This record gives sequence, structure tokens and C-alpha cells, in this order.
Amino acid sequence: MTTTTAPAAGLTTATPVLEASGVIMRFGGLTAVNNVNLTVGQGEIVGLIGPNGAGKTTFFNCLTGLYVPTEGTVKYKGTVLPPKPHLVTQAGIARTFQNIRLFANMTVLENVLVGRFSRTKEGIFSAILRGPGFHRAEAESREKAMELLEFCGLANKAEHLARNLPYGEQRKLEIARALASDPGLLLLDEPTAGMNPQETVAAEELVFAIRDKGIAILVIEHDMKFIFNLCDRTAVLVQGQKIVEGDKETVQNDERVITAYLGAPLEGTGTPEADADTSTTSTEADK
Ligand SMILES: Nc1ncnc2c1ncn2[C@@H]1O[C@H](COP(=O)(O)OP(=O)(O)OP(=O)(O)O)[C@@H](O)[C@H]1O
Repeated sequence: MTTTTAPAAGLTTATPVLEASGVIMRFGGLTAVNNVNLTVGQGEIVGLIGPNGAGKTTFFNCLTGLYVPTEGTVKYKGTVLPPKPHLVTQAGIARTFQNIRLFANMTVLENVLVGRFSRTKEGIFSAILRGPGFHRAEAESREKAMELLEFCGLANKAEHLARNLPYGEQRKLEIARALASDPGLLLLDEPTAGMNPQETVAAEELVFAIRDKGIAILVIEHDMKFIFNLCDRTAVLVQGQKIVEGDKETVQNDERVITAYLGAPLEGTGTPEADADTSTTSTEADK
């Protein structure tokens, strides 16, 4: 993978926020991600769906520097990203995880402050000496963190321990912490897993509000209702390959998607999928 970090010339508003090109991730003999191209534009919410083991989380890990792709490049706003998680965060990409990763014994506010760390200029010496610069930066970080908790509906829980929050609020806290790094792109890995229907609707509203702040979003989710309510565009991964990408109708009506999820296309069962037009669209696999 290329690791150049020099800013790209000619950055325009049409430059995608995220541009993954030819991303391949092999684990020994297994190709978990196979030549995937994906872009996310400014102001877009893009969905990434696929059956279990399709390679969705592995692809996220390639985008965020947790894995170094075997082949391919990942650009953020026209600049190739270095494959190191902290540098990817600094560049402007934040993420949440499928399995919640909070600091369970820290307060809600402290969890968000940790997320703010990549944006504070004060270094280790300033922190040890606790000079005026440190106190100013700390006050600013706390103010920003409280704003984010307010935005995510958690301000009244700021002093609670993270581990004492109900599950749905822990997921919201992960999002607040990710937002603390001031991202231009937020990657959400199964944000509604384990949520009840009311929490899922609240999560949907939160994602729209994040997009309205000008943050682009790429979201993995198994809940199709959530994905199709939310996303401008959805890509489908099957066995590491992107088989189709498009709007709700394009994806829902694609025979290969139905086959991938159900094992075989159904006809006349009364399900929306079964009764849908099964015209095909161009795919990565076709290219
Ligand atoms: N570190 C690893 N080493 C070896 N194989 C891996 C590794 N990470 C993932 N895999 C394999 O890569 C494939 C894709 O896994 P991945 O977790 O990305 O799928 P997924 O689409 O996110 O699945 P799910 O929806 O169940 O979370 C699986 O076969 C998995 O076992």
C-alpha cells in the first residue's frame, strides 16, 4: 500500500471524502476483501451490507489502518492515508466498533475526552507541568465534550460510569467519542446491534443529525430497514467482492443480493424481495 501523505493537488468539492481503490486483504489463503472500490462523497450516507463473513469489518479495518491492505489504496479527501490508526484518526476518519469498546470504569465525559485527545495540541510535558496552556486546553476539551454529549442526548449522564449505561446509550457514547476527534468521515460498524426498535429509531435520527453537521458516513448494518431508511447509496459485499451498489431499489431488486441472503431467489411468496423486479445492474465482479 502506498503511504504518501502529501496533500493532493486540485482538491475540489467534487473530491470524494473517501476513495478506496482496488482494496484486497488476504489472510493466508483466504481473500477476505477482493478488489473493492468504494467512494463516499461529501454529505453522503453510504451503507455497506452483506451476509456474515462477507468481509465488511475487514474492509473497515483496511480503511482505518488496523490492517494494511495486501493491495490497494485508501484516500481521504484526495490524500492517500498512512496505514496507522492514530494517523487515520488525525487525518479525519473516526469509527465505532461492532463490539462496544468503551473505557467501562471511566465516566461518560471522560470517555469523550479520550476521543478529543487527537485534537489537543498540548503535549506530554504540558500535561505533567499543568501550566496555563494545559488548563485552557482542558477547559476547551470539556466544553466540546459536553456539547457532544448534549448532541447525542447523554449530557445528563456525563458523570455516570460508562459500564452503568444501558446498552443503547453505550452505543451512543461510542458515537460521541468518535465525534470528539472532529471527523470528516464517520464509520459505523453495526450501530444498532442489540438495540430495541425505539433505540434504533433514535440511532437513525442521530445519524441524520451527524450528516447534517457535514460529516460523511459509511455504515455497516444487518438491519435492512435501518439501512434503506438511512442511506443514499448501499454497496453489497459477498465473499469479499462488491457485487452491486446503488440506491434502495437497485439493491433490493438485484437477484444476486436475494440469492446471497436467502440462498436462492424466491418467487411469488409475497415478500418484497420475492416480488421485486430482478433486473440486473453492473457489478465489480463483472468488470
Ligand atoms: N485477522 C484475521 N485473520 C484471519 N481471518 C480473518 C481475520 N479477520 C477476518 N478474517 C476472516 O475474513 C472473513 C471476513 O470477516 P469479516 O469479519 O470481515 O466479515 P463481516 O462481513 O464483517 O462479518 P459479520 O457480518 O459477521 O461481522 C471471515 O472469513 C473471517 O473469518
